[in-house]
Amino acid sequence: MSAHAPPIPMTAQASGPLKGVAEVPGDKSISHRALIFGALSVGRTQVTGLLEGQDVLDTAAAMRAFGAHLTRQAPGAWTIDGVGVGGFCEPETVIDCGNSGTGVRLIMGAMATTPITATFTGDASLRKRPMGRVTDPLALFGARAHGRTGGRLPMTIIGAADPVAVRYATPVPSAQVKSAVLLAALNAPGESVVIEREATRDHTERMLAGFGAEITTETTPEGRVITLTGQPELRPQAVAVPRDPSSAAFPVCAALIVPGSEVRVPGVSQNATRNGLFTTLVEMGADITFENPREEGGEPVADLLVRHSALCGVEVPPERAASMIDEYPILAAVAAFAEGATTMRGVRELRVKESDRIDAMARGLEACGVTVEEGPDFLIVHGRGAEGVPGGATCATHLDHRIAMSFLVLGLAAQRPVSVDDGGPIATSFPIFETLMTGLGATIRRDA
Ligand SMILES: O=C(O)C1=C[C@@H](OP(=O)(O)O)[C@@H](O)[C@H](O)C1
Ligand SMILES: C=C(OP(=O)(O)O)C(=O)O
Repeated sequence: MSAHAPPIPMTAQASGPLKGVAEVPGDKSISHRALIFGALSVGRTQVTGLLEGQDVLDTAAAMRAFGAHLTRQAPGAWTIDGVGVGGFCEPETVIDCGNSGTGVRLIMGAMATTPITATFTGDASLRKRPMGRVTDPLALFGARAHGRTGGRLPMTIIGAADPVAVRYATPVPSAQVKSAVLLAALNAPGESVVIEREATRDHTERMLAGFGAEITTETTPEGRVITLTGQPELRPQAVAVPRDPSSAAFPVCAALIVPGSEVRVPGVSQNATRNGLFTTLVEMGADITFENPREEGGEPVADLLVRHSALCGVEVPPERAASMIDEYPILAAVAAFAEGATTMRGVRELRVKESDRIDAMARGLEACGVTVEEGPDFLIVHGRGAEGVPGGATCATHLDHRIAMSFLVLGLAAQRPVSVDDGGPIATSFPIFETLMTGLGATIRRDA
């Protein structure tokens, strides 16, 4: 939903310790996929724990526009009556994916091998993001794309009438690109192959297997080789969406930097393609206990017990980037409180997210009195340790939920309050952020 909404300025300030249980909502990546795979199945898929953030609601609206029937039975509980692989009908109007890169790229893939035409758009942030990374491989299947200069939205995709199977090595580490290709491959006859040099989140592979597709993954010297047999009949599933580790990152990091805090965060994914932040925090000296390891909704999870900790700066290995790509903004905020420098390299992809996240974090941290260094694909935060973080600034969020939440968390432990110019986009991924954080004892308010 990309209608221009008035900004919601917000401020966070230090108050007492954070205490309690932080039950974060459903995983955004899995929620998008549950709706899309449900729409491509024959019969009724039942989803529980769906994230009802705006990004996912926009994907739900898109699935309706392509002909699937979606019903919200109760909060987080949805049914999807799918149309089957190749069964999408042509939408009568423009598909608006709002702020969501995942939504638009996966849906483009899902319709690209069906002989229909669809036009996609999004908000001012999404309209700046590159779509060529998806339309290039979709062209190999026979789909055509016409967008604005530089492969930007709005963009029309003309689906292939006679799709062919493809073999494609992703040029950037991106689960969205990988997933778009796999979704297109679903309606191409024969075996398609996607090769990724670095492992990215694997929800598409896991869930497609669950929905009955023939899909295999092999680790080879070239990287991960994923082979999918086209034109399966996908079987509807009961999907229990696990909690979102990318949302869990905010209460976890807040507890680490606010003195005296002790917070439990249940059901945090331990999926190796998602847990890089937690590994990094432990290396920094974070007091996190991983309790009760188990499986939930097909994902390995644990309950986290997090206590305020003295942290030290670390070098984050570049090969860890894909497993924590959405967590660099909050890591940069936490790094400001550590003793010594935290170096984040191999993070070029951060420049093409909802905002240029290297630039957004660097400018906001500087405004809060923190020294940073940045380059095309790195960010170094010089932690202030015992000196503390001055704060006292208003940070620009550039329609980016993770930038907004990161600076609000920073404000909870800074010497002076920290404001963000617009907290509205937080609702795209973590609509209960404010309620959850204030419930733990945080002072976060909306400014008039
Ligand atoms: O596939 C997904 O669900 C996602 C993939 C990542 O994007 P890229 O594929 O662009 O790295 C991530 O940043 C995004 O929040 C969700
Ligand atoms: C990058 C993100 O999402 P998307 O690409 O789906 O907009 C994110 O949620 O941090």
